[in-house]
Amino acid sequence: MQNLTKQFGSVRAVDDLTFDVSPGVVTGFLGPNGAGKSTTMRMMLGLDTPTSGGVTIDGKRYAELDHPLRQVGALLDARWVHPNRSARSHLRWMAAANRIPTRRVDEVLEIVGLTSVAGKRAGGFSLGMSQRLGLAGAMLGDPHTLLFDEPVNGLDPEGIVWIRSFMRHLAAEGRTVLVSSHLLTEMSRTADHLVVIGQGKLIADSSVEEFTARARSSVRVRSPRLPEVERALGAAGLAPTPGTTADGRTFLTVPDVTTDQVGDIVGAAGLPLHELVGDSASLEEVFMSLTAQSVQYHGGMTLQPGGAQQIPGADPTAGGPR
Ligand SMILES: Nc1ncnc2c1ncn2[C@@H]1O[C@H](COP(=O)(O)OP(=O)(O)OP(=O)(O)O)[C@@H](O)[C@H]1O
Repeated sequence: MQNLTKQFGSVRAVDDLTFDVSPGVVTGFLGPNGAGKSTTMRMMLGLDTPTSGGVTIDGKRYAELDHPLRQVGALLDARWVHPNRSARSHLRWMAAANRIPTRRVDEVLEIVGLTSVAGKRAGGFSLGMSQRLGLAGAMLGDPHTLLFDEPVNGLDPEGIVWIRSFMRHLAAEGRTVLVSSHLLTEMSRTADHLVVIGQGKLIADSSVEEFTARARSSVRVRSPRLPEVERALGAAGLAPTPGTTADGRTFLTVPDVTTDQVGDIVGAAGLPLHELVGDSASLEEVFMSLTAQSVQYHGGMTLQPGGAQQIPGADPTAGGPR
């Protein structure tokens, strides 16, 4: 993706985005609602025309691909299937339109676990089944590149776990997998790499570890030797604060630190740990904070709800366009 920009009237939905998506890993495409993720994906698929810049897949624009469905599979909106068609006839129709052998239909039904309901009307499918059918369609041409727009939205926990492992499996096969979401915690469980956008602009392009390490938020520590742990953390320049749980157990809250750092310090002091918890909500906070800063960066626009606080060390321009 090179300097990709899309203007809708006065709205700059995508603003000079440059990033690469690598094969063999799941890349999470993260941004709050309205950040421009769907528009970017639509431009990747030639469904929207960039105002400037462009996207290439294996060196070619989508429109130039010889067999698009065999090179790129996409799940944008799972509900576009004709409701009276069966899953199998919908896929057969797609296969025929793209000159893909009919036998591939039964293969993809098997891959997504829909074989037993292949003859049923797609209109009666649950959201989870519709998502699987959409994935079957995306897999029909056995493409090397896969784009999924918010694939876990509205799914039950079982469906979410299934989609996550499916995407990871595709990446492990060496495919290029780009998946969008507005939830950082969800993405941090699924993706290896993150591309984060806010107001159409690139905010971060980094590994999940690098990005979540920015969440220098508080860590909660319990230990049977808490006063010594408190001293060790204080000696390391941290500022632990003691607290007591509702059931009377004492703990320390350590701000501006990661669980890795606290674990290392306590371990180096030879002290036992009974609990070491990073506040996972802080991941969303760092994300909201970063995207809010991108909004501020544009000047005069509304801040994202709950995202106004500054996270130490979070530089909104870090990891910018390469
Ligand atoms: N066809 C269109 N015409 C005008 N404005 C549009 C159009 N499509 C998207 N936009 C605007 O572009 C911006 C980005 O929208 P987009 O759907 O790409 O964001 P998103 O990150 O995918 O968010 P969501 O998850 O809510 O769909 C929004 O301000 C949206 O209102």
